[in-house]
Amino acid sequence: MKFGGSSVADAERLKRAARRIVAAREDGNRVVAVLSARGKTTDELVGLAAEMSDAPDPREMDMLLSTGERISCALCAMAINDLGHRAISLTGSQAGIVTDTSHTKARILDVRADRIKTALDEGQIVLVAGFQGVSTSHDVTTLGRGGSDTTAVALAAAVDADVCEIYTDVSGVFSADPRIVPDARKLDVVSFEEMLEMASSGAKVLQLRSVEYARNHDVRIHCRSSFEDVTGTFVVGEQETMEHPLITAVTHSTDEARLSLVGVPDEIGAAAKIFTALADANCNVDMIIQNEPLEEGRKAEVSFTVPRGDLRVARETLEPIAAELGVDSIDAVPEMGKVSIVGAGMKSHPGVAAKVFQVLAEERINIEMISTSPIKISCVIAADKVPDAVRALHGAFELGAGGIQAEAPIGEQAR
Ligand SMILES: Nc1ncnc2c1ncn2[C@@H]1O[C@H](COP(=O)(O)OP(=O)(O)O)[C@@H](O)[C@H]1O
Ligand SMILES: N[C@@H](CC(=O)OP(=O)(O)O)C(=O)O
Repeated sequence: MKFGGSSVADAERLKRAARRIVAAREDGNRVVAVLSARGKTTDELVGLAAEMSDAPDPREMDMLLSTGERISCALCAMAINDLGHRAISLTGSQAGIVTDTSHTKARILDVRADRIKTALDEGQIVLVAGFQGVSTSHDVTTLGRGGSDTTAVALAAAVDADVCEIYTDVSGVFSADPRIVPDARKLDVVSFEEMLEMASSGAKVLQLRSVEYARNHDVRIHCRSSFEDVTGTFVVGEQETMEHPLITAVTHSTDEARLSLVGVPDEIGAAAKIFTALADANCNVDMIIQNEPLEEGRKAEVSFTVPRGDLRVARETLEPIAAELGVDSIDAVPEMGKVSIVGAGMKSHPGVAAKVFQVLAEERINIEMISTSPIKISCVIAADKVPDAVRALHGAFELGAGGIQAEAPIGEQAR
């Protein structure tokens, strides 16, 4: 059972989470619960670091950021003990979560769950601080924003749990962010394939890595409300998903930034140099566009997007490379957004991209970059146009609570 920041934001909510955990135990389950930091705690810790330094040391950042989750777990253990059950809180390190050494974005390498299993065998409820681990160099690491979801899925895999329940402030995964589209529809079941595309394009209800981990280890996720006891959304393997709508969801992100290298010499290896440097700096590059100059000797333009938080590092990384390659200039636009539509059914259905572009044109929204996968179409647009774009696409594809869903099996839609 994983409780997100909004589900443990204050004493009352934390006590509610404690009661929920105890109820699961009293139903005869052995329970491992992963808790996030309370409310906006992690943002506040990031703010404290910014007051100290423009470029905080990543190792020290992890020492700082990992504290929020420890507070939640210790407090929750106290509440559970008062309810007459025995609980033990553990840091990520104590819980055996071993990661690589990539501070602030570490990846889980191994979960040594012996201590958790022993505590469960002793009848205890185990509370694990989310979003953190210990590196192979014995330092505290964090797993990237939203990383408690990944902690939960990794522990579910390690203890061979029946299900990984992700408790949050909405009642499941919706056809769009319900905060932007009030008539968004709750989805009963989503395949890993679709959820991966949704998470990677901004549906922060589940962290991308948690979905990758769940797919790789075949962990069943049940994403549900921490405030009401109703069934939420199951994220499961393709074979368990019954319906294959043409479009499943509209997703968005407003924290993109675009970098353009203007005047890149048209020579073999230029792109490799640029993107290897960005990879070494751990910058998460999303969309990439490069045009091939039509005439001999002309220069190319390479544009790509990164999360806004990676912009400074990306720019600093590229400056020496650009000088070395003889690039004319680097242009940065920090306020970009992205809107995407996701649906396994679009694989075999022509005209979806055309409809997306038409809808955005009717809204007078300029598309700056486009990328596609077999089941996703993404458009980079101005960040302030994102809510209008999401609502327009959600309406045009009739995804709302009363909407029409095409339910032909994959591969059998009209071509
Ligand atoms: N397609 C979607 N379905 C459900 N929630 C979404 C979707 N897209 C974005 N969200 C947002 O994700 C939020 C939950 O994620 P998050 O704030 O990280 O929760 P937690 O603190 O529980 O981890 C919701 O409040 C909702 O606004
Ligand atoms: N507290 C961390 C980790 C996390 O997973 O949080 P949440 O479950 O509230 O998204 C963050 O804010 O990124």
